[in-house]
Amino acid sequence: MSGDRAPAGRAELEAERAHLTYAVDCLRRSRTELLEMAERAMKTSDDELVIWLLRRAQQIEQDDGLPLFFGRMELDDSDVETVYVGRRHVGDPRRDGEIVVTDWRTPLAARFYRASRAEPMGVLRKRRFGFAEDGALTSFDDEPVRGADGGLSALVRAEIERPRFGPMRDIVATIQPDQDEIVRGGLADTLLIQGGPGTGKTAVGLHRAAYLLFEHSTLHRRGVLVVGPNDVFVRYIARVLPALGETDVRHVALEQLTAPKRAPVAEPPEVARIKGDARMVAVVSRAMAAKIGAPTEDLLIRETSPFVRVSPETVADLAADLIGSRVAWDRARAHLTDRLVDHIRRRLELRGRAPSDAEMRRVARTKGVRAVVAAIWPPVKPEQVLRELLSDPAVLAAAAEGILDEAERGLLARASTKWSAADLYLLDEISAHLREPDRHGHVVVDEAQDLSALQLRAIGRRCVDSATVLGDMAQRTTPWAAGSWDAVREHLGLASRVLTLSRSYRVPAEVLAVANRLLPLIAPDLPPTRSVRHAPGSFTTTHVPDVPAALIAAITADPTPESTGVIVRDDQRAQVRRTLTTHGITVADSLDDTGTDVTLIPAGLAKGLEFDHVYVLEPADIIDTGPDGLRLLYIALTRAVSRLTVLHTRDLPEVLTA
Ligand SMILES: Nc1ncnc2c1ncn2[C@@H]1O[C@H](COP(=O)(O)OP(=O)(O)OP(=O)(O)O)[C@@H](O)[C@H]1O
Repeated sequence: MSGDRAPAGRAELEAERAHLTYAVDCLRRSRTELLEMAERAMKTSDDELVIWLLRRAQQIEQDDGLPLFFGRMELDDSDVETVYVGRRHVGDPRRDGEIVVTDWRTPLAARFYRASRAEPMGVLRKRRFGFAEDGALTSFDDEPVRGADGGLSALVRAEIERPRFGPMRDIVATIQPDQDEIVRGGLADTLLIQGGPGTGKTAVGLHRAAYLLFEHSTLHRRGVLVVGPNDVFVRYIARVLPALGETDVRHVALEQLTAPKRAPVAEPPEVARIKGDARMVAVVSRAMAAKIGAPTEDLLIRETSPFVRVSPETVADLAADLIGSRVAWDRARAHLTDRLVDHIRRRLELRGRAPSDAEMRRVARTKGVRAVVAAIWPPVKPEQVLRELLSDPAVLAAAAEGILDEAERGLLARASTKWSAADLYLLDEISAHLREPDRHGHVVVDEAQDLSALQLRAIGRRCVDSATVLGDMAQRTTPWAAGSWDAVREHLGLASRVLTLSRSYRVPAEVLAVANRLLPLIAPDLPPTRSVRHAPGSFTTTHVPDVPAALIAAITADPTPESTGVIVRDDQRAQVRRTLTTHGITVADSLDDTGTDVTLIPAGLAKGLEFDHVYVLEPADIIDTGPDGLRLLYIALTRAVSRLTVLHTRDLPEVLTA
């Protein structure tokens, strides 16, 4: 699979290069044609067409630099015998648009990803291509489909093990069959994906978004939203969709989903747990119901002739089914206004009048009508409702009676005047009573095992069509987590099914075997994840008298072009950082910063990240962090692609020595 091929192989490589040159040429010509068409359309001043043509030409330009195809398949049951698969469609404008490269998202291309010995799907042979940094086609690797053993091809393995730097890459060239089934799940399906470390959940969720956008043009209008646990993570994954040609997808960190500008303050976990609990939904409902009022005086409309008088009882009757329903207040106000106007119109008609629509629109805008509607649903701000609820024991007692016990109510009594992360979602729950939030066609949510009932509800009400919800129950580390996929489904409020990814692409078998020993303690119901790769010698533990000194010695003795992550207990980060920098080792605090010797990550922020070589310092200390200590260790142990080195002075936890 390299350049040193036998003559026949070299000739094939040359033929493949020629096809690449041909594809590049076709794409260039298509672009020129689009620009020429845009110029002609400008003359007829068809603005929409001009914009569309220029946009398409620009998209082609953006793709420059990426290889136009990554795979090829030979088929035995189709008109076309050879199909090249790439990131985008390429046609030959000189041959009526004949297909030169097939978009990876088409049903035909699905065979490239799915064909297997059990189900060859008419595919005789798959070929994958390797490229140099400058985009030159340098190698290929053939995978016979019939009779194949289902193992990884050398090129796929090389792609997985390729050193990592900077943000996450797409996996479009090497999506595996178990992943492809999820990527191509229909738009109507909300999928809850349970997957162990490195099974590709994040990658799969993002590729599914790209697939759905390709399949459903309506989704561009409705929008796709990607929600990640924090800013670091969102920045890490934010380049994947643009690399797949999807530049319009909104990415947000969980804390930004509801209220973009607020920076939340910390609060004790026992308080956060109550605030995120599903029982708070009922507490909020009662607090909102307590805000609903009733008109006390007659509504007198003087703008009509004759005047019309409406009694408070009639208004209450007209509003009866809206009060206490889950119709948002702004909509309920609009409904009641319509009903009042209808009522007034009928009264006028009974007196022989035939009021015009314009007259009735004026009635709808009168002070009297507005006041009577506001008497029922007064203008309130979510912040004001929550402040009262948390600071006035009588208000809380009334709303939480029979729902929260006294101790829980005591914990809620607000100390800080600033909002916490859990408060943001209480505010969102309150806002949802007032008005519907902006919604998106599809929402992708990562690290969903950590979400509270209220966070899941906030996400559920932002979905129009469906969601892809990704997580690993073994990596749950928040105090308010819903706890199970059944609970996730219930709080999300969307019909959904759970699918499992059980093959790890990132973590070598030798490392996963160790991490899996923690599973009975942290997630007894989950089956162990199996790795697709062996990397003998990838896991080592070393007992040392001084962990930072040993780390410095190891890094200095082994300067490597690979990305190196150092994971420590959260409160040790500053100390380790100082020690490393004093010894001339450059340290980054996030993946954005790539030019350093190492990236230093506290165990609490390691979730979702990965490095070629990982050092985990003093695992016993990580376990001692608190109730989530074992889970934090599990996460830390599963961040490595190629090597995991554990340095310790204290005794190794038993699970690591077994
Ligand atoms: N089919 C694939 N081809 C190449 N690389 C892959 C493939 N699937 C996954 N990977 C790589 O494996 C790594 C893990 O993927 P990803 O981060 O999506 O996994 P995850 O399940 O979200 O892991 P974690 O739970 O640990 O966050 C990534 O670097 C990803 O690019």
